[in-house]
Amino acid sequence: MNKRPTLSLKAKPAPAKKTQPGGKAGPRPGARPNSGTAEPRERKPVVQPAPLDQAPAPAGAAGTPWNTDAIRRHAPPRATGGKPAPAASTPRRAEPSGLRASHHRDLKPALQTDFKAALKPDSLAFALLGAATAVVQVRGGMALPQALAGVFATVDAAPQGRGAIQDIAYRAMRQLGRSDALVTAMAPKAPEPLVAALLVCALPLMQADTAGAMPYEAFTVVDQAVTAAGSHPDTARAKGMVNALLRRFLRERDALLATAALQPVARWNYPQWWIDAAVTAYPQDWQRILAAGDEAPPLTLRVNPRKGTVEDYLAQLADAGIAAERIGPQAVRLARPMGVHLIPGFDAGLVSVQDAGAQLAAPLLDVQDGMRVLDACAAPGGKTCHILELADADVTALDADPRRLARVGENLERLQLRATLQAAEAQAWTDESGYDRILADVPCTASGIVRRHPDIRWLRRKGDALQLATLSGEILDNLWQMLRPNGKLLFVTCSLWPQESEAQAAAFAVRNRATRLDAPGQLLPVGGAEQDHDGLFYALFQKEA
Ligand SMILES: C[S@@+](CC[C@H](N)C(=O)[O-])C[C@H]1O[C@@H](n2cnc3c(N)ncnc32)[C@H](O)[C@@H]1O
Repeated sequence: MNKRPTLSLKAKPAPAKKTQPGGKAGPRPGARPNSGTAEPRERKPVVQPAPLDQAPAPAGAAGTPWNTDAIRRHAPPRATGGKPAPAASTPRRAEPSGLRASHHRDLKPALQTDFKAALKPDSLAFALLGAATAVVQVRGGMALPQALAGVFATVDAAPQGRGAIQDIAYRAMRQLGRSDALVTAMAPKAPEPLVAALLVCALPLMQADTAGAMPYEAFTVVDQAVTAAGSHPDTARAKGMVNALLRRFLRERDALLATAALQPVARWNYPQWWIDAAVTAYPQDWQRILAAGDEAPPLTLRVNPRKGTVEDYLAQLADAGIAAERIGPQAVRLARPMGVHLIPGFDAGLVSVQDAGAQLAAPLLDVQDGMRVLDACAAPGGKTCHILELADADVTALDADPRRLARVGENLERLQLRATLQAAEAQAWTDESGYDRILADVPCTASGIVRRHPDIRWLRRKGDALQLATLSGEILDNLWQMLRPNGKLLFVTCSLWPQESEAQAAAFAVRNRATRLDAPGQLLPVGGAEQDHDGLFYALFQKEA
């Protein structure tokens, strides 16, 4: 007989939740998911910093209720990352990553609600169950940040516990292809969704990370995964199976991993269509690109020249005992990620969190004092703020999502900068006065920033790039009408797919007879000592005088 945990119908007081206008949770279609956010580095679970686009989850009250009802009610986003609203209102299913036929099942999250799991909030079992709950939501089509927000809204966990949940969930996304293949190889039949999620959260913790370190002692992971399974009505019956499967993995690890690695999805941890698209677009570099996307991202800062020099800031970090190095004109990479409010000078506007590649945009736009500038897809405002750090310009920051636009306001305020905020769709917005400079950081698949958002690869579909390219083409054509003679327009994506980037730029130039100026073009994602940036695309155009 299955022993059910304590049932409780008492709802936890609702904490502040981020929702879309209209009550939807998750990013607006076309939003780059939490662009510029830092994510806990591998190894030790740490608290996720919440820069620019991500506020820390509210701390809960005392106790450890685990009420999954609110998670179930947490509506999935219309799409993640940069996707226009799909026709159907149903959530997308995350890509099954190479499951054999007998292991396919409807991945619709179906979690038992209203009960208290008797788990200590600082235990690994608690973190595993929280992460697994988020993974089930991602399988159901929800972006991971929103899934985690749903979990954090329903559990009472200290920052350390939330950091651990987040760390485990991000690892699970990075290794989902391999973990699914391992579960498929070892499980006699497809496990229930939450059981499968628990397994794909536990398995990465039993393998050395990219730096060669074991995150946890393997037997501890087995023990805690079994405890987590036993604590939840949806998994309690599978406790023995979880135990047997994880122990078998320990015994046969090398052979199982070697067999799994024969499947591309398990070897690279991307859906097959994504691997195929990378091979087609980058026949020489696809392996390097895919591997870069599986790395944990660095926490890179942009030093605000209005507040000090990079040299001074590095000295300030050294005084605080924080290891860091300069990796760009204004870019400083921290050796270890940390919560943004712990970063020296962050709250006072000395620095912002921004990838080194994204820091190229504002200088490329070549804004001079007094110019009229339109940042047409501005939220959360990383590039808007950078432009204003470099010049006293008259900037309009426009975004279709009013809630995301509010983040631009918050960032301007922290940096003591001013811009006009405009909620509007860039493909329809008009301003007859015109602009000297226009930044079009258009909605895209975000395929170049998967190291920061490892869930994206499992949520996207093959046709997304083309669909988004249609929207961004309309945006570019409309913006071009507002560019003054001699003015410059910078087209940016965080995509790797040529349909959204180079092909779009080339077609735009022909359509509008735009002169193309020097710009980096496609930057492939890279992480290392010399260079470290996301995958981005830059094309710069000038209008005839
Ligand atoms: C790639 S993000 C922009 C990141 C931003 N430039 C930064 O550096 O922080 C794309 C933005 O486009 C917005 N967006 C999506 N569709 C849009 C549209 N039709 N018009 C204007 N903005 C749109 C999204 O809400 C999202 O904030």
